[in-house]
Amino acid sequence: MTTNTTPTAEAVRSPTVEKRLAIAEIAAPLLCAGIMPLLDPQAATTMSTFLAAPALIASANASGLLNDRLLDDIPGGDLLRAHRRPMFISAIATATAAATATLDGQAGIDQLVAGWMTMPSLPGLVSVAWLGAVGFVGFSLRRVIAGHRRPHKAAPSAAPAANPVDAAVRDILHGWDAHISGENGAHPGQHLTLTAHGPEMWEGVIEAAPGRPVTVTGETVSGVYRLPVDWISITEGPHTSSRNIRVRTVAPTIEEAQYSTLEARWLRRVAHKAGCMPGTHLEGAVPDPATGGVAAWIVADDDTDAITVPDQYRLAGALHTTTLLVAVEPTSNPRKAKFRLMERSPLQDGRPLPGPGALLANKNGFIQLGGGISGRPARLQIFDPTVGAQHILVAGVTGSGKGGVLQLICLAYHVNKVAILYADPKGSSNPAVARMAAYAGCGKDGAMGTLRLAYAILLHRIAESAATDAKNFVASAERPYVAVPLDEFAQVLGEKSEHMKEASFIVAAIAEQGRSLGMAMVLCGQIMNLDKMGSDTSIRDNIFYGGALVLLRSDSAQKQRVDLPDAFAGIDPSKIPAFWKSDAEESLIYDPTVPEDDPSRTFGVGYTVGPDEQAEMMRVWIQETADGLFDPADIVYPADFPDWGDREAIAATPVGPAAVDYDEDGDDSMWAPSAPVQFTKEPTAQEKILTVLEDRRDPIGVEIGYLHLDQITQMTGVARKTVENTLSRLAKDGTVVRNAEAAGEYGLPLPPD
Ligand SMILES: Nc1ncnc2c1ncn2[C@@H]1O[C@H](COP(=O)(O)OP(=O)(O)OP(=O)(O)O)[C@@H](O)[C@H]1O
Repeated sequence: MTTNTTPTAEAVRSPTVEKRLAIAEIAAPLLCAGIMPLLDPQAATTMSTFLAAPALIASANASGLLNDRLLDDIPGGDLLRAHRRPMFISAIATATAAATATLDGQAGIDQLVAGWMTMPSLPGLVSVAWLGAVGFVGFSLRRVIAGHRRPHKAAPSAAPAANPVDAAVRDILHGWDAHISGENGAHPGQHLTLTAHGPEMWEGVIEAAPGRPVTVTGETVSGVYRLPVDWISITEGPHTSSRNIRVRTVAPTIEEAQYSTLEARWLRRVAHKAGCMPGTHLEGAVPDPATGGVAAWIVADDDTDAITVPDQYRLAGALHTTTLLVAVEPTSNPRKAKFRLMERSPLQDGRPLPGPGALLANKNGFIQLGGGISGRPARLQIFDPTVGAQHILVAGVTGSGKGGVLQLICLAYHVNKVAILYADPKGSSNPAVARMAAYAGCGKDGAMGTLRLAYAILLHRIAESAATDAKNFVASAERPYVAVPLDEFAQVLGEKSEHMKEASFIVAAIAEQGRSLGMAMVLCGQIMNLDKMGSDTSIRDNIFYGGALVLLRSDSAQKQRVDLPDAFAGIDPSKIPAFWKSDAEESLIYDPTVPEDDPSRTFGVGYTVGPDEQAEMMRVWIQETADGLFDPADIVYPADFPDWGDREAIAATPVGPAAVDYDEDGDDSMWAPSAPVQFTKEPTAQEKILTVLEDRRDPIGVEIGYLHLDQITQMTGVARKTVENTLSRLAKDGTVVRNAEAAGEYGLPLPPD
């Protein structure tokens, strides 16, 4: 976008300042003649000496000793240049009056003022000359005093100033003076200095009295110049008693309108102090063909350290749009983020799954689950070749598309040769997944069966890796990754579940130990109080904070239940509407004819985050059913598990806390692990972090012992992302404190005195 302005040859100031100077020039000789004879000789001499300084400046200015370059650089230089002649003559007349009063007192002044009556005579000639000089100053400045014209001359070095520009500049300044900065204006004393002017817009600086803020608003300027308010932008100025102003004077082209009005709207509605992104502005707006809207950079103002990720809901409200049509994507530069204001969301139609091959994982275990709003692939890690399996949480309310996501994830497991053990407490939630699974348990008891089988495989792998002293898990056809999707997890993990203790025990065990043994938990359901799932925090730490998340539309209570990891900053999945309809279309009255699976539902829309990326709104592939996309003859089994033949017996044998009750019943006909393994509970990520910080604690409690994130990661052996997320959560609840002087350092707070 071009600005279409050129800097004015000189910063053009408000007529009020010039009017005051003109009054001073006219009044100086008269005041001098009136006051000086009343002073005692000593004071009169002092005053004459004092008056020599302005007289000298006026003489130097009139004789051209003050060149244009100097005048351009000094404050008020433009006025000195414009007032060369009247100022000089005023100085001579003032000096004459001062000298006469000092030498001859009142008699001399009387002669100066009334000597013309004695004509022809020498005093009469002097009197006529003095009165003529005073009259000339008044005459030459009459228009300035009347507020109609200013005797401004452009600097000779400046581009030739065409008269229409002068006239336009004058109109702008007079309009400002009369209606804004003048005594009867809307903001008295808030003067405008024009810095650039062109046929399509002008720019300037508004200055208030020292220490006072500028309060002129776009609305006031719009009213004064009769221009739409969207054409006016007022931004932070060079100091706190100033603001920059930019005013379009002709209608922008359609393209420009889209951008410049957006930039102005941003400043007015989003970037102000109480707005949702204060201290920011938009740059480089371009049309976004994918959305029919605009994409731009959000940039921090000079006096803002970093942009804050806004609440999507507030931002959508500020820009008068919906949460589905606005997107902010942070970048690795804390001062910049990508912004998109859409006419139509590219997610609305969704993209059909190109085929099962599209779900093949890359070498780091990432699959493409769908497409992001920016057009980037929405990626999800299903395993990590360096650290093992990856736990996953798919969260969302009924109808948000969890089932669809789980189906896609399981299809990805299938094509990537991962064995699936499916637990479906509700029964028939996802028949296609059940058909892809090596083992599927339906209903609550069936789901517990799957979990017990998974636990048996875990125990086997623990024993095996202890025996072989294996460190990293390497997947193979003989020892594949095993994924344990638990659908509607609250059905067995929730507080009301009769299986809660046993299910929590198994899920926590897989969450803690499974990763390095190639076993992943996939929880699917509504986010509930993760702290309350099981007896410890391992599910929350290892799956929610340490795993991969797919957050679909949630209910509004979600935010209170759990702090989202940092990569999801500013995101509130409860603000994803159920339908694509805009507010304008939304009916007040419930329409029972809208079917549940209406194609305009937002199923599959949510957020996921790739490695070191920020969460972006995305939609998973559109694929009604995975049936027909997998090969039933190619289902992977955990071939390394020697007791697979006993799987039904294993599934029927309670374990962990439930095993105690069961043994008391005395029925020992069921399966028992072939090599009994003592399952020792690993400390959670949080416990490990707190232990290393405790060790670092100052024994005498005088100073906080800080450790850097990198050190904590190294000392605990916990994944860095988990360390970051856990520390940020602990810092929020006050369990740890951040070092204000060194970024990335944490310690335990000092004990109270
Ligand atoms: N990826 C997808 N592709 C095509 N259609 C989908 C997809 N995901 C969901 N749907 C459609 O949306 C409907 C609701 O989705 P789904 O059953 O997956 O939601 P849910 O969150 O699992 O709900 P519930 O908890 O009630 O089972 C499905 O019946 C299906 O028609």
